[in-house]
Amino acid sequence: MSDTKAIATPKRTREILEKYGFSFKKSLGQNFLIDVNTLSNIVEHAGVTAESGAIEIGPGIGALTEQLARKADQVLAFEIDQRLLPILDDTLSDYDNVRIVHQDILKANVSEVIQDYFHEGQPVHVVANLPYYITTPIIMNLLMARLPIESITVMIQKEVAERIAAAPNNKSYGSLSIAIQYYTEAKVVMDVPKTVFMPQPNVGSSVLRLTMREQPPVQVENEPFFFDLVRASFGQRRKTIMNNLSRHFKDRFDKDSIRQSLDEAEIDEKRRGESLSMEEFATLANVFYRKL
Ligand SMILES: C[S@@+](CC[C@H](N)C(=O)[O-])C[C@H]1O[C@@H](n2cnc3c(N)ncnc32)[C@H](O)[C@@H]1O
Repeated sequence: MSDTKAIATPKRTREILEKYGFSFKKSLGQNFLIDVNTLSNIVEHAGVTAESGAIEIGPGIGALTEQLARKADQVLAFEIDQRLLPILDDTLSDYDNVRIVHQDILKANVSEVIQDYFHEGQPVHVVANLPYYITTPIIMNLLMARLPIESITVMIQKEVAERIAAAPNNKSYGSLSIAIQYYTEAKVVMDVPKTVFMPQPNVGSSVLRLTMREQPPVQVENEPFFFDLVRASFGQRRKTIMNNLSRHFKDRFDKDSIRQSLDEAEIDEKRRGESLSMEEFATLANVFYRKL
C-alpha cells in the first residue's frame, strides 16, 4: 500500500523530526514506526472497527495514532514525553476523534479515563508499539486493573512475545506465560523486521495479540497464592517441582507434606515446572492452599 500522506513514511518522519528538532530518547524506548503496511496489519489484527474505542500507549509522532483515527470511532493515547505534544497537535490536526493524555501510563488511572472518554458499552481495544523497557509492567497493570477492554495488540520484543504466548514444555514457557494466559488468550500474530523502525531497535520485534477472557480458564481458591506457587515452581528451571517447592515452602510445609500434596494433585515429584499445564498448577495450588 502506498500512502504518501501518512506520517509513517521515512521521508515524512524525517521532515517532522527536523521541523521540531526532535532527538530520540533511548531511555523512553523511542523507536518509531515508518511503514504504513506494518501499521495497517497491526490495526487489522487488533480488530478495530468503526464502532471501536482505541487506547494507544506512546503515540510518538502519531504514526499508529493516525491509522487508528482513520479506522476507530475514538482514540485515546497516553504519552509521557512532553516534547511530543506540540508535534502530535500538528501531525494529527486533521483528526477530531483523538485525545492525547500527557501521562506516564504506569501512573495513569486508565479505568477512570476510559469511563470518561468512551461511550458506555463501546468495544475498546488497546493497540500500541510499546516502549520495550516497561512491556511487562504495562501489560500486567492493564490486566490487573480488569479494564472493560476486549483485547490488547502490541508490538513488543520478540523473546518477550514468545515467553508470553508459550505452551508447556516450550523453552520459553514460564510464570509470565501463566500470569498472562490466566487473563487472556495469547497469540504471536506477526514478526516484524527491524527496518520498519526509526531508529532500528537492537532486538527483534513481534506483534502479540491478547484476547481478554471472560473467566480465567482454571478455578483457583486464592490468586496471589496460585501465582506465588507458579513463580516458585520455575524458581530454578532445571530443578524438579519437588525441589523448587521444598525450598520455597520450607517454613510452611515439611518435605513429606509437600510430597503428599503433589501426590494428591497427581503430579509426579520428579517433573519440572515447565511441564505442568495451568490446570495442573491450579489443582496443586488449591491442594496446598487448603492446608495452610
Ligand atoms: C516504541 S515508541 C512508539 C511510538 C509510536 N507509537 C510509533 O509506533 O511510531 C514508544 C512511545 O512510548 C512513549 N513512552 C515511553 N514510556 C512511556 C510511559 N511510561 N507512558 C507513556 N508513554 C511512554 C515514548 O515516548 C514513545 O513515544
